[in-house]
Amino acid sequence: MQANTTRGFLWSDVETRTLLNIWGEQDIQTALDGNFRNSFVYRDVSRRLGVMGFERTPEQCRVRIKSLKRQYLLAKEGNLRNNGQYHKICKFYDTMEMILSNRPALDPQEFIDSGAGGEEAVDHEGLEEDGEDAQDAYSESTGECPYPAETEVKLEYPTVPIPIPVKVTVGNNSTSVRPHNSSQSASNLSTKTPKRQRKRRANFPMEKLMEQFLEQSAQAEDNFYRMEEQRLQAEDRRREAEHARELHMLQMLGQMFSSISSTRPGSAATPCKTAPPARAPVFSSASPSCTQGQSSHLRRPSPQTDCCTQQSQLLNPDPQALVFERYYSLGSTSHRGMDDDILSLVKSIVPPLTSKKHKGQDGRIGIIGGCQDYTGAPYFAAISALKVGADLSHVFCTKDAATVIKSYSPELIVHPVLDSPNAVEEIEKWLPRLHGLVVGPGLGREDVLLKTAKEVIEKSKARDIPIVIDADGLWLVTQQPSVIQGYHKGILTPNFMEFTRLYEALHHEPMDSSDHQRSVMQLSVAMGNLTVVLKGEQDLITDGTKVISCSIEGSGRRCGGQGDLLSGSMGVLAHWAHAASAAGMGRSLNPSVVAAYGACSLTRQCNSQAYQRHGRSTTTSDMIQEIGTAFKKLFES
Ligand SMILES: NC(=O)C1=CN([C@@H]2O[C@H](COP(=O)(O)OP(=O)(O)OC[C@H]3O[C@@H](n4cnc5c(N)ncnc54)[C@H](O)[C@@H]3O)[C@@H](O)[C@H]2O)[C@@H](O)CC1
Ligand SMILES: Nc1ncnc2c1ncn2[C@@H]1O[C@H](COP(=O)(O)OP(=O)(O)OP(=O)(O)O)[C@@H](O)[C@H]1O
Repeated sequence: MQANTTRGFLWSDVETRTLLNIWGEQDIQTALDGNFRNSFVYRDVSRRLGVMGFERTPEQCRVRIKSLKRQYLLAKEGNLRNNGQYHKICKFYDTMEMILSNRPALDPQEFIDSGAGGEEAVDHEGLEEDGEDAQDAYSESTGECPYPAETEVKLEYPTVPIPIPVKVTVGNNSTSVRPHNSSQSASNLSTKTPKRQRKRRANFPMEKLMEQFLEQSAQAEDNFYRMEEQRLQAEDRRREAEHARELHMLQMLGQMFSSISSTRPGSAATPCKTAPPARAPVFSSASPSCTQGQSSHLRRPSPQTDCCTQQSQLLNPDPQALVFERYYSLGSTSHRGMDDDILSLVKSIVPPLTSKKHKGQDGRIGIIGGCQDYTGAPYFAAISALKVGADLSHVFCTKDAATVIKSYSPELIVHPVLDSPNAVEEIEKWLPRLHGLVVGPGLGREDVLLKTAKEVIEKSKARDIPIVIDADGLWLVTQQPSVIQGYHKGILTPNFMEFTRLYEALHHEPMDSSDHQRSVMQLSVAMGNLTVVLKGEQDLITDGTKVISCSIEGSGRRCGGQGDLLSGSMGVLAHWAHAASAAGMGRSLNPSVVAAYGACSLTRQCNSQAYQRHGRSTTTSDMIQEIGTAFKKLFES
């Protein structure tokens, strides 16, 4: 039973009956009889009530009893017993009658007029009587409660109409006018007690005011808590945003630190396990999920995870994940902000250079392409992969293309196997050592070569190797989309012509060339959410969920082979991105999308830089010369 702190307010029937039982007990009545100071008696009543489970103060008990006595006397005085109306005035009439009939007679007039309870005089030390009349009458009106106090209480008023004064203001004078029916009602109650009528008229607005006051207090309290909650939520949001911003800044600092340390002679020789990480002290605590030991549970720990395990020791994955998520939450961010965000993701996948690594750990990339007609394309792709940061670059080409390609560059490992009878077996031997595959540059469209390419793709998929498909590889996909459909580590890089062919082959209808974004999204979805890069004035990248545009400034120069630079560098970045993802970084973003964006921005930057030097005479070889500085500018600054 809850304590009721309002004097005489909302007494339940059960509570009132319990009070009357206690109050009616012989010792209580005897103690009250003739005692001027009764506060100690009501203290006892209150205590006994408490034992019965009702928490009321002595003052509340006294006021309630006084109120009940008034009701009783009113009913008795109005001689309502004979017509059965007495219960409406005094619900506990019978109990009161039983108790009071054993006591000396009360003087009703004295009780009503004085507001003090006859034989129960007030102890002026403990229980103040000042202003009590109005509140007692209030209790009198509201005290009858048909339900236990825990349930919602419906206030019951005596059915006797109570006159309601209406305030009329005329000029500066205000007078109270009694409504017509009110005056009639008043005469029903008693013609002998004008003073009491005056009191009742005064009590009704008081009661209303009290109700209004309580309602308003409750509302004000509600509002206060609601506002407080909103304030706390806003504070939380602000703190989270601040935290994310700080992490972002720290990450950028880490990248800067890393690039500084990697350019300083000797600084790259920081031992991974014993010295602070090369990236930055801010990421010094490697996540348990990214430790060397735990990387063994990854699906294909070797060779794919060679660089990821290094990274996982150096990067705490959580800040990365935060940044990835943040990028996706940026619906209305400016283009520049979006570019910055995704560039920072690309930065985060670039493995640090340390003296602890052995050759091959940062990537061994294979190019499937190169035939009699096209020797430049596989070369561009393979050399770009090397210059971006792969440790080894293999070219699997036809026999007659091999010597030519070798002559372009001693850095490349060239396998003249593509047109041999056991081409697939020859290439398959190398697959366990490869981290990424680029299929198509200079491949040509001969059926036998396309068949070999198809089987190599199948075998690479089984090994979970990231595969970039470009140029004639896309011709193959156009004939047989299922070769790569739904492979989550697959990326298609069509130019507009290649895209159109592919789109129409899949959708069996002409492409709507007015909405490239829609078309590229549709193609990605049709290919099982494969990452698709539609190259052009803006490179559009999607995995079927969202289209990201890369429009870093290039130049107006469109020389052949730029797409090969793009696909070769994408092969390396795809490996890094998936390795980072497997190590727990950037789990919420498709690593292929990150890699694609990285490669597009790099190609465009190379184009821009080469054009600044060579203008109209810019060639892809000139662009390849720019890879080192462009990479540094974009991803290591
Ligand atoms: N030096 C080399 O050895 C090079 C060889 N390449 C290889 O050549 C083979 C054929 O590639 P292609 O790109 O020529 O064949 P495609 O069949 O893809 O292109 C056909 C034609 O489409 C045109 N085209 C491209 N983009 C266009 C656009 N947005 N709007 C309108 N027309 C557009 C081009 O002019 C091209 O001649 C591939 O194996 C490729 O790798 C190219 O990579 C270029 C360099
Ligand atoms: N109009 C353009 N403006 C700026 N950059 C462009 C434009 N078109 C293409 N590029 C850049 O050149 C890159 C290669 O695209 P391109 O259309 O030349 O590919 P491709 O035709 O397959 O090349 P390749 O000659 O190697 O076969 C794209 O990723 C893009 O960054």
